[in-house]
Amino acid sequence: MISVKEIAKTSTKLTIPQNFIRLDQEPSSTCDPSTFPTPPTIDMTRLLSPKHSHSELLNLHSACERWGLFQLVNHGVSCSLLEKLKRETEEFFELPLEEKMKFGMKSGEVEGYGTVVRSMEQKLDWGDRFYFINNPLSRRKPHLLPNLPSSLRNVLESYLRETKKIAMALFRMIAENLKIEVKKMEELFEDGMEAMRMSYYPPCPTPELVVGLRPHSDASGLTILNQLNGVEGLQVKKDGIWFPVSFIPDAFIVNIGDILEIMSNGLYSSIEHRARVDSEKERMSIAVFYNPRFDAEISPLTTFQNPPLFTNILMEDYFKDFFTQSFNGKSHLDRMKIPTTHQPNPST
Ligand SMILES: O=C(O)CCC(=O)C(=O)O
Ligand SMILES: [Fe+2]
Repeated sequence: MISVKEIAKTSTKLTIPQNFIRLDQEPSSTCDPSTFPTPPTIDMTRLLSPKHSHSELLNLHSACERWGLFQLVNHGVSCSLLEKLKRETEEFFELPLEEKMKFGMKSGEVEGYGTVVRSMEQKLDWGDRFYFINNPLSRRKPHLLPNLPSSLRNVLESYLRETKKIAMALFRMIAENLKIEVKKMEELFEDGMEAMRMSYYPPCPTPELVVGLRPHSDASGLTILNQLNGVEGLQVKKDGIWFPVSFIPDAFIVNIGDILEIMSNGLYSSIEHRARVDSEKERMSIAVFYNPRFDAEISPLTTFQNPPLFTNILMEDYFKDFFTQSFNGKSHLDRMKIPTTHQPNPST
C-alpha cells in the first residue's frame, strides 16, 4: 500500500523516490499567463431560465464542441454543503494511515483507497485517492461508502444527490443540442453507473519533477469536478499545449468524457487533462463520473452527417477494458475508433 501523504512527510528535494520522477511529462506553456486561453463559463440559472436558456444552450453547445470542458457557475449546490464536504474530506485524508487502510484497495480491484499498482517499475502519481462506485446500488462495495464515518458518508450522499440532478439536467440539454431524444438520454443515464474519485495531492518539494494525476481524458459521459480547497493544479491540453485552468470560487469544472465523444460521433470531444502539484500547499479534489447503465450499448447516436467513427460496445465491457489499461492520454478512446479505410480517389 502506497501513501504519498506519508512519503511526502519525509521527502526532500533529493529524496523523492525514483518511481515518482516523471521526466517524460510534457512541459506547461511558458507564454505570458495573460494570453492563456480561458475555458468557457456556463451559468446553470441561465440554462434553466425560460428567458435565457436559448442563448445559454448555444454557449453550452459551443463549449462542448470547442473545449470539452467548462466552468459551471450558479449550479445551486449550497455553500454550507460544499463547506461541510471540504471539511469532512480533509478529515478523512487526515486520518491515521491504519484507519484509511480499512478502505484500502484490495489486490486485483480498482475501488478503494490507494493506487492500482501493476508492476514494481510502474511510474506513480504524486497523490492519494479513494475511488468507489456509487450506483447502481448492487455494485456498491459494502466496505467502502457504507462503511465511511457517518458524517462523511452523509455529506457525500447529499453531495451526490445534488450533482446527479445537475448532471441529468446537463444530459437533457446536451441531448437537445445534439438532437438526440431526451428520453433516450434519460434511459441511458438516469440509473447509470456513477463513480467518485476523491484525490489528495500533498505538497512536493520538486513539483516540476512529479505529476499529481497523469494526463488522461475521463472515460465518462460527463464528469463534475470540485476543486475542494481552491488550490490550483488542473491543466488541460488545448491545441497541443498544456495550460493551467484558473480556479473560480464556487464553480464546478464539467468535463465531456469519452462516452459523450462517442455518442456525439466526435462532434464533442473529451479534453486531455492532468493535475500538477504545489510546492507548499496540499490540494484536494472530488470528481464524480456519470456513465450509462452497465447494460447499455455505447454507440454514436448522431450519425446524420458522417458515418459512425466508433464501434459499439457494452458499457460493462467498456468499463472492464478501461481498467485493464493504465491511464494514458486518450489511448482508451482511440481503441474504439473504426479504422478509416483509404478509398482510392476516383479523380486520380
Ligand atoms: O484533481 C484534479 O484536478 C483532476 C482530477 C481528475 O481529472 C480525475 O479524477 O479524473
Ligand atoms: Fe479526470
